[in-house]
Amino acid sequence: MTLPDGYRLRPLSADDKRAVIQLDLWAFPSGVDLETQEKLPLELPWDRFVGVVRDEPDESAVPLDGALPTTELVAMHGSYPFEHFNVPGAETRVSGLTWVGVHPAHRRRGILSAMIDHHLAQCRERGEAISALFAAEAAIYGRFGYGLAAHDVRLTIPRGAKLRPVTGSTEHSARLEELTAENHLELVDSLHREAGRRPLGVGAPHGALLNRPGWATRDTPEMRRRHLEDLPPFRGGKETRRIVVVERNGEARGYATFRREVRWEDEGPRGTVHLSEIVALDAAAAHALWSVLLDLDLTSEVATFVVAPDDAILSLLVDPRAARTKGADNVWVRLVDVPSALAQRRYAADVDVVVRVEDARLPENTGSYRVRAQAFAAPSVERTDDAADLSLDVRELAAAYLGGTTLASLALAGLVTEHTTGSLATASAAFAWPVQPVSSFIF
Ligand SMILES: CC(=O)SCCNC(=O)CCNC(=O)[C@H](O)C(C)(C)COP(=O)(O)OP(=O)(O)OC[C@H]1O[C@@H](n2cnc3c(N)ncnc32)[C@H](O)[C@@H]1OP(=O)(O)O
Repeated sequence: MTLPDGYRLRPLSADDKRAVIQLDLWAFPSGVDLETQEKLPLELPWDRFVGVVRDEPDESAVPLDGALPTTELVAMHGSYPFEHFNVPGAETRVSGLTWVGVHPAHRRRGILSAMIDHHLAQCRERGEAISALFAAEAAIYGRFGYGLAAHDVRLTIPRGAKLRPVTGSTEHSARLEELTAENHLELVDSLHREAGRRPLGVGAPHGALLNRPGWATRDTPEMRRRHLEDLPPFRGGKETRRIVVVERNGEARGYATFRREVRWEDEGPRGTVHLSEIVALDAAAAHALWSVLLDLDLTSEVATFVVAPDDAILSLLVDPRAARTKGADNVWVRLVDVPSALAQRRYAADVDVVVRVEDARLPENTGSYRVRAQAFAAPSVERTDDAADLSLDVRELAAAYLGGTTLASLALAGLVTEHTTGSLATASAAFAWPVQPVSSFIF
């Protein structure tokens, strides 16, 4: 789709920083003012930002004719250059769509639709077969072929909740420190990457990673630094950010970043430990971290940010009902180049299936593909004229792509059609993945 009349795309540069932040504050209302936001470094390189501008006659110019028009930035989008994004069994390059905003005075006239088409074209040019995003509002992106590929849970767990024992957990020591980029950037980055690649500490057959799909990694120095930034206006009245690091035999095995907030009530102090990110390399480290978090003085509960639906804590709680659980949509995925994306992941069971895909927005993807693979080995994916075993829209294929939403669950909603008996069962098992997808941070 092209932009409506009067609007045009324009690359953005460092000179546009103030206009970009100003527009962002129109799109996403915030209590933190323009001047403060402007001081923060942006975590995206400028060549990953695209603006939409509108040229207007300069009404204040005298005489009017011959005056240069004024140009206003009215919309923008950007994308993270993820180099090591986890897909089932492998890592790949993914474009992380972000900073999408249209000024309220220019909305609902097709600007977002045109920006999405531009973004998808850019992905193709850059050889990024997959686009991923977090949706500000969950109803926006399905129409563009994005499928809901990962869910997360947000837990509130009472202080002192009992945990089932894990061998080796008591062999950890814990360091509690103020979180700073100087002291923790490398530790956080290396543990975060390793936990995404090998959350269970083991691999899969055929050299596949038994990884956590959807796990976005902070692949540029700016992203790593921005993640640890802790400016007072963004604290929302809570304390500075802290980190607990658990070590075994002198080696860091996990960390959790958090802030405490204490309310002094008539009954006494009632504090909340607001968890930002918890990362552990094995069950013993997870147990050691939770043992610290669930026993901090003056607090009465731990509230997580996003954790995976199969996070260790859900199996460790002696009384799982003690945790209040809310579910939310996590990563949305768009397959920009269907055969390339299907070939970049691994499959959890032997499979030989012809899948018919419809893609109204990117018609070059429409067609039938034979996906053939041995469990966990590299697959072969070919376009074919053979009769389809299954058919579905590209949005549904994207929802199943990270292995967290089964093809069978989509078929329950009438979104996948089986043409060959048995193909739904085998394809559903193959497209699923042993570890649930999630991104530990919102991008
Ligand atoms: C990955 C991210 O960055 S997520 C952040 C997205 N940004 C925001 O939420 C900030 C505030 N909102 C905005 O900036 C804008 O309203 C946007 C970006 C959501 C939409 O931009 P617009 O230019 O108004 O969208 P556009 O006119 O192209 O609409 C395209 C379609 O999406 C629909 N749509 C747009 N916004 C929404 C929404 N919030 N919820 C549901 N549907 C929506 C429109 O109705 C339209 O539907 P149609 O094709 O059936 O007619």
